[in-house]
Amino acid sequence: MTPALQISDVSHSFGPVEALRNVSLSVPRGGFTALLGVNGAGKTTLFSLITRLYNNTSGSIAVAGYDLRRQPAQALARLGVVFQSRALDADLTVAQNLMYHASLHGIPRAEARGRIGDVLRQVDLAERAGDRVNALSGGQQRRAEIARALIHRPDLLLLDEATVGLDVKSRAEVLALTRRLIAERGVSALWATHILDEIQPDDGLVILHKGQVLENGRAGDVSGERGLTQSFLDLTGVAA
Ligand SMILES: Nc1ncnc2c1ncn2[C@@H]1O[C@H](COP(=O)(O)OP(=O)(O)OP(=O)(O)O)[C@@H](O)[C@H]1O
Repeated sequence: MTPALQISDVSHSFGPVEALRNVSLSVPRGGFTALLGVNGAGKTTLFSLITRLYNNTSGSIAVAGYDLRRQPAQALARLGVVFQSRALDADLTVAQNLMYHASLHGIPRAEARGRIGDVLRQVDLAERAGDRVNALSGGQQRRAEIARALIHRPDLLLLDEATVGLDVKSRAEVLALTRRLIAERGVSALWATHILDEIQPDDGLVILHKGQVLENGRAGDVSGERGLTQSFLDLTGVAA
């Protein structure tokens, strides 16, 4: 089956700073893949290229088989993104935000109403549809961001450090929700993180370090006998 995301030989520099060098990786359909790297590894730069925030001029990026340069509209339509920074308008209600994003995707209002009910139930926010975003807790806001990213029914969710700034309970809820969405909606997730505890042996794993992919495989196979923490330290040479 065509991978949810296929990246081949992508590089990106900011002037003299080489943020990504010859990055190749594959995210299979219907699974959870962690993009693991310390601060500055290049995770956000990679997401910015996949979402076309930055123009990619090297190698190739394909979302659900659609090449980002040749078929950008189709590729972007298959993609849902949860950014590090907030994408929702804090002064609007959750439902108003989702209606706005549905309209950006050209979804008719009547259909959007049904979809909003559906995604809010799935992220356990059905009761909060009429509340303003700034009345929600940090964890609820993250879940509303995920609902926004799902409204156009993408194949692949990109989540950039989705648990940053959340307390332990909310972190666990957002992670569990993402895993549940994969099981229930058949969506794939690329989960950028620097937190090793968020990764399970059966997850896909991409280790990005100083702009280069050091590993791309099943997490349990990458960690082997040494465990994930020791393997990560051995591979990257980062101090514990
Ligand atoms: N707009 C920019 N201008 C110049 N350099 C940049 C810019 N954005 C990122 N960089 C550099 O590119 C490298 C990769 O940064 P990037 O933000 O992609 O890493 P990251 O893994 O997402 O880190 P973090 O977890 O801190 O967000 C770093 O060396 C960073 O300083």
